[in-house]
Amino acid sequence: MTLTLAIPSKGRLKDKAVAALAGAGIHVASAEDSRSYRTSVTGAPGLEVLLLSASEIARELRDGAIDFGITGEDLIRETIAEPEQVVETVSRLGFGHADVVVAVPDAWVDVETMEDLNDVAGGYRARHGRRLRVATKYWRLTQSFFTRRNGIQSYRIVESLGATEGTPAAGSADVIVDITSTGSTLTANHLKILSDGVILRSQACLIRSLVARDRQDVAEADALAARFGSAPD
Ligand SMILES: Nc1ncnc2c1ncn2[C@@H]1O[C@H](COP(=O)(O)OP(=O)(O)OP(=O)(O)O)[C@@H](O)[C@H]1O
Ligand SMILES: O=P(O)(O)OC[C@H]1O[C@H](OP(=O)(O)OP(=O)(O)O)[C@H](O)[C@@H]1O
Repeated sequence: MTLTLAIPSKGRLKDKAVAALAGAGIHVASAEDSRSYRTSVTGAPGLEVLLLSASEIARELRDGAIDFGITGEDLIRETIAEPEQVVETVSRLGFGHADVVVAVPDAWVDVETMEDLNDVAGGYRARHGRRLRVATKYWRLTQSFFTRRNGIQSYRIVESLGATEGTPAAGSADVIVDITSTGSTLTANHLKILSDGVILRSQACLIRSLVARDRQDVAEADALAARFGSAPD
């Protein structure tokens, strides 16, 4: 029986994901052609390691198409409606740290909290003739944080798949929800994080698909999971 584990094929998580597997005695080498998405694995007989994009890994875990994956918690929470029903966090891996935050223009001196933002959103249409626009690629996290956690009813999400921090200055949005690590992109774009505007503190995690259990050798998968620590915060 073969188990599948996917790691990011490129980008900031890839090398550290390979190192995290090595720490558990699983050694992954890329195929000779560095553009190939095939790997060879030693240290875990029967384990196939796939290279996929970080967001694709979240989708494949949701759909049960892979057994395990390493990706960011932000992508898991954005992609899967009820993650606790569908996946299990085997281990938080201690890299890929980034916060998903609500940020507004520095010039909004009276807006420091989500309550302040709610006040602004409430009167926005009357003052500007349209609802407050929030630029983000994190639709699910934004809706849940704005509407369910903070009771903000009047806003509109503007999808942004890149350069989100530039959208307020460009005039295509008023505020943003995006990922930040050093904070320098927010600063450079004259944006500030609301004091209670941290939606999620994300890091890379080893995630197990519960949906994949039906076709899995569960004992084998349990043994693989046990090679990684537990999932402390
Ligand atoms: N400074 C950062 N900016 C963006 N993402 C970061 C940062 N630091 C860590 N991450 C994490 O990296 C992951 C995204 O990785 P990466 O940028 O390699 O993928 P991507 O190219 O955006 O994804 P995909 O190829 O799937 O669209 C997310 O889980 C995110 O939380
Ligand atoms: O807080 P900071 O350290 O400034 O990092 C945050 C920025 O880094 C990422 O962009 P990146 O330029 O890496 O491109 P990406 O959006 O394609 O990931 C992310 O989308 C933010 O814009």
